Amino acid sequence: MTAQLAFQNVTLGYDRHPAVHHLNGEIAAGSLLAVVGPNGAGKSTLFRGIVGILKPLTGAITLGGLKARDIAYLPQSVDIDRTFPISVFDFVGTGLWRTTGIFGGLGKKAREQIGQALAAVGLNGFENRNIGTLSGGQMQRMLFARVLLQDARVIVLDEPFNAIDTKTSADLIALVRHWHAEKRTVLAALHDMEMVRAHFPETLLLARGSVAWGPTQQVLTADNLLEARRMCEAFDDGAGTCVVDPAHSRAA
Ligand SMILES: Nc1ncnc2c1ncn2[C@@H]1O[C@H](COP(=O)(O)OP(=O)(O)OP(=O)(O)O)[C@@H](O)[C@H]1O
Repeated sequence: MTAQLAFQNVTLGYDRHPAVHHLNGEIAAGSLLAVVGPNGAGKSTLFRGIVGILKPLTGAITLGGLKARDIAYLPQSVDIDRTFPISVFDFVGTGLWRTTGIFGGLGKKAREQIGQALAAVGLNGFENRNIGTLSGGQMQRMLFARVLLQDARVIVLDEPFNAIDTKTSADLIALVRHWHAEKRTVLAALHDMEMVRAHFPETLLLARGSVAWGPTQQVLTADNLLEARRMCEAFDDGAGTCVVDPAHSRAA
């Protein structure tokens, strides 16, 4: 197995209060992995660590030769400032920053690529709309269009199917499966266990630490889900600070 992502005793947190504890394990290149767990289990925190927004308090995350900026990241839509005055076209175009640069203009090819990405998610005709005018489902489609443009080997999706209708979910899960077929590594934080069982071969069940990690059917047992709930309820958010070892503390 070639590891695309590896966690070595990773603890992540805020203001030095740990939120994800002592995670060890590897994600093989080409995996399609669901990350599940109760509210507050640490799924978003783990993703922020993977994409380099949060630096581990202890331990290390290695990215199999990639840099954090090479990962395509779809944040929870609540983390997007919808009041920011930007059009759908320009927002999706930020997916090309790695190639165009932040201040680079968008050439003909880039504009065509943006148009194709918008068409692929069913947002033809939305180019000039301000992002603040989109419905929840249209917003998710737009975020997927940006991920499409990034053309990344690793894709991290934080609750990509929350509060969207069945048709939008089906369209977007088809894109996820397409990325998997292209042998990209895809991680998604999800709450819908039926969707996880139907589409995700592997699952990490998180409750501040790993409760179970492996083939989905073996992970999503009633006992494991109960244990995850118990662990989250028992967790003390004011828990003591982890000892920081600067030599081992880095997001690769
Ligand atoms: N920016 C922050 N500052 C301080 N604490 C935070 C911050 N973000 C998250 N936390 C805390 O870290 C813990 C894990 O939160 P996180 O958002 O990672 O969980 P989650 O599994 O993604 O939850 P949900 O399913 O509700 O989205 C929670 O106790 C949360 O309050």
